Amino acid sequence: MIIPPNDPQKQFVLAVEALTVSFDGFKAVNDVSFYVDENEIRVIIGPNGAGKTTVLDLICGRTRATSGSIKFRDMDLTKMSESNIVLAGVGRKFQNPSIYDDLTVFENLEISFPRGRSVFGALTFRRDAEVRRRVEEIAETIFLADHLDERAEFLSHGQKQWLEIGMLLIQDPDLMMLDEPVAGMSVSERKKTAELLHKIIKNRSVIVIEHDMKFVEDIAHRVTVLHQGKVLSEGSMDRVKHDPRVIEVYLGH
Ligand SMILES: Nc1ncnc2c1ncn2[C@@H]1O[C@H](COP(=O)(O)OP(=O)(O)OP(=O)(O)O)[C@@H](O)[C@H]1O
Repeated sequence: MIIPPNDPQKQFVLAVEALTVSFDGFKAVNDVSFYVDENEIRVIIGPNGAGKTTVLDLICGRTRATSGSIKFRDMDLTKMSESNIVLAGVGRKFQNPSIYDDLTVFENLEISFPRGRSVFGALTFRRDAEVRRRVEEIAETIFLADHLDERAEFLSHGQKQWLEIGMLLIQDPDLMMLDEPVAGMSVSERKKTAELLHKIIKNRSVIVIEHDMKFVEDIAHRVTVLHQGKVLSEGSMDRVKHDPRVIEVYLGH
């Protein structure tokens, strides 16, 4: 069941309505609607092939919708290019970290800073100081303050995932989307990642795709369950995990 907005005037960060995409007649996403609030962590769960990744692909403009709308504040993302969607404030982290192994943690964050390398000659000094301050602030947030000079290739798998989250954070997106951020992480890294998400939510909204139900319980404000391209259930984790339809197609397996 989709929770429709009670107040039609209410402004959501993201309003996805009747979103559909067909690949050669196969509807991978079929009439999906959901609404994400300010400062909300929304988790999308569902069996393999349910359409979760495709929904994120549609939001970030990598895949074009066949029909439906995706409103991000007052912009319709279905009409925008992938790069303009990023500029509008939507950041996406893919499943595999795409960091630069031969650069240090500092450099990875630095190159992700918008206009990180100054072209304004005389202003360079000030700009550099600002970049350094921001890089250090983000490194602290992602538990890598003591690793700034370490080459990224020597980080643990979990630290690489955090670095990539940091590379998104430094761009200060209003909506951040993470695809299975704790896959392959140790239990303690998962706990810290949950902590990290609760920290960064203060200024933004986050959509996470995840299969680890313990982690979902730790982070989700609301959960949307997809099944065969459709919304099967939606609500708090507690409500969703007791929904017999969700148990039948997903959680019971
Ligand atoms: N570009 C494409 N062309 C054709 N079919 C596609 C394309 N992208 C996705 N699909 C199909 O759409 C369906 C949904 O895929 P999607 O990757 O979104 O599922 P998912 O819920 O993310 O699954 P998983 O948990 O395994 O990552 C699958 O059947 C997939 O094969």
